Amino acid sequence: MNYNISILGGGSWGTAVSKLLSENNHNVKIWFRNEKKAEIVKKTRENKHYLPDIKIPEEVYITSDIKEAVEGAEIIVLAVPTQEIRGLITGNIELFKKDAVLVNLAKGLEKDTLYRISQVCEELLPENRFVVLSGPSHAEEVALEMPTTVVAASLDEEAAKMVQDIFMSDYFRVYINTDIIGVEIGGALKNVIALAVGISDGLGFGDNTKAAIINRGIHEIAKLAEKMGADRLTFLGLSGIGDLVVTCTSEHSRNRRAGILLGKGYTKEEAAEEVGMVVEGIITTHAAYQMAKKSEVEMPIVNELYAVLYSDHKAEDAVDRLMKRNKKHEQH
Ligand SMILES: NC(=O)c1ccc[n+]([C@@H]2O[C@H](COP(=O)([O-])OP(=O)(O)OC[C@H]3O[C@@H](n4cnc5c(N)ncnc54)[C@H](O)[C@@H]3O)[C@@H](O)[C@H]2O)c1
Ligand SMILES: O=P(O)(O)OC[C@H](O)CO
Repeated sequence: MNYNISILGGGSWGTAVSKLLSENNHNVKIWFRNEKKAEIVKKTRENKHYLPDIKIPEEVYITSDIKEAVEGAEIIVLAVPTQEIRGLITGNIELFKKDAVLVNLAKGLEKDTLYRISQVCEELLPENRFVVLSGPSHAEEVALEMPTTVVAASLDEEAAKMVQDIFMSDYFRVYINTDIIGVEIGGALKNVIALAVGISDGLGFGDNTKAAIINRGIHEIAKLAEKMGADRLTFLGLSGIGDLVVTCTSEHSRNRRAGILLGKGYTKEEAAEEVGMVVEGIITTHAAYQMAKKSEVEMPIVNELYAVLYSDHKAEDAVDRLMKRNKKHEQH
């Protein structure tokens, strides 16, 4: 079945997804907020800054008019950074028809409310069905049609199955899950741990340290998420350890790259500027730190990263403090 799909956000992931969905024979419109940018991409069929050297199919309709983009959409894909979603929806609330299914691609937690994106959407658009698409999926590789696996999660299993059908292709395999809390927390917090891994790389540490942060990182994420009601098994899946591994090891990861710069002494503002695309982990570290405090979950890596990013602590000292913590049982 072919659907009318509107993608809101013309960054690297929105662009790669527009190509995938168009090749799956859906009617795809992609919205860029910047008119000039939209015109250039329309003319060149390339999003040079965010996804260079990838041809956007002629069938993808490019517009900077959000009303035109959303008109008739059965599926609305949210492809802007986490902190922009509330403003984007509230500023255009009358355009979101109740029967459109929302598919969120963003991975993060809202800074002030500590909400997951499903909670933001539930508050603003309570009647729309909501699905999150998450998992190890760098835009650069999806655009090159490299085999990729993700998970579509929703409380509404039928909606998750619909998104599975819409996105699935020869190179893009989609699983479903109903543990939306686990999938959203995994996707958001892997960016925080990837920053920590990047810092370790930037400080010159090796693979042992990387594996340690990945492993103790998933332990922290799962502990927090379980307290919020998630299923621990989700963290063995694509949105858990799967996405954590890819983000902590990939040359494409913006979060890992920003971490490397932090490890080399850049400030978080300088690192984000240098990466030039959204580094979700920076703000999500703030939210995760608050969430851990509120839920009384011990998250040592998150705490140390928070101190480096928001209290000007030195990264070297953070590593030292982590290594010299009290002895403990591995599973606690
Ligand atoms: N890039 C990937 O490989 C990838 C993969 C999976 C998930 N994600 C997630 O998808 C989300 C988007 O990431 P991205 O990689 O496309 O980011 P990006 O930095 O490449 O692009 C973000 C885009 O959003 C636009 N934008 C920002 N604020 C906006 C607003 N208020 N209104 C309209 N447009 C706005 C920017 O102009 C830009 O085009 C992030 O949460 C990211 O974690 C990214
Ligand atoms: O480049 P990153 O660090 O934002 O990660 C992108 C995707 O979330 C990887 O699955």
